[in-house]
Amino acid sequence: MRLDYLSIFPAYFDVLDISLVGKAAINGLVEIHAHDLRDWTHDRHRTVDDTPCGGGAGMVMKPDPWGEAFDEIIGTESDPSVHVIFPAPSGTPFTQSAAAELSSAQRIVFCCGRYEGIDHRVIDYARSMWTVHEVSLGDYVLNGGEVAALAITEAVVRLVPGFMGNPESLAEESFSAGQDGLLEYPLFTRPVSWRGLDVPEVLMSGHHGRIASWRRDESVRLTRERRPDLTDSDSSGIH
Ligand SMILES: N#Cc1c(-c2ccc3ccn(Cc4cccnc4)c3c2)n[nH]c1N
Repeated sequence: MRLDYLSIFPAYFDVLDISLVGKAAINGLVEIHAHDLRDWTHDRHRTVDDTPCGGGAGMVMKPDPWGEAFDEIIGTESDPSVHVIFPAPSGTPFTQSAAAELSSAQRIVFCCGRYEGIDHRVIDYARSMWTVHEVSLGDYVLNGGEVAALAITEAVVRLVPGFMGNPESLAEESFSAGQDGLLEYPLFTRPVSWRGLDVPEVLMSGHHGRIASWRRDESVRLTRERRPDLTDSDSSGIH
């Protein structure tokens, strides 16, 4: 899997070299390429933004640098196997199932906007050439797309076959298909007693049936408390 990042702050992605994603890069599972969008400007000030047509606050990212960067980084041929991701507050909420789908992609290009966003023609052009995803991390406002690109990268790469030492652990995580759409149950390890707080006795019983039942009950309880929106979905084990 090749991952490209287009941003006016490419140094944001240096962190990928020290993380597990960096280890995947060393193992050849992923290739990481960060690019400075300003490298595709031609004026002295390396300008990437301009005022919004129709007025309004803030600045909008000009289409020209993006188009030239696309030509050089992706090419000028249409290829639906290339996934181009535009993080945006107006995007579709990014989910674990979206991460799972992207984990089989051979090429992902992250377009990290800043200011008020990117000229919409850039997205329209990308849609005419590649598979485009306009996604949002959640209902809060960030200053740009870089943090979202990092979060999406981690969610996707950890699902790439060969990345996780123990792929079975993926099945028990919150939001994974194996969890019936339920939140993960509380976790405990040694010591059994810590600052007057004990591990639930059932977990020390060695009775696998009771342990499984306790864990499911806890997942149902937590999901009902914290994510009632998940309890109505068809994939959840609660109805
Ligand atoms: N994914 C995601 C996001 C973003 C996000 C993503 C890209 C950009 C490019 C610019 N901004 C600043 C900005 C601020 C306000 C209005 N419009 C734009 C971005 C915010 N904010 N919140 C999320 N969940």
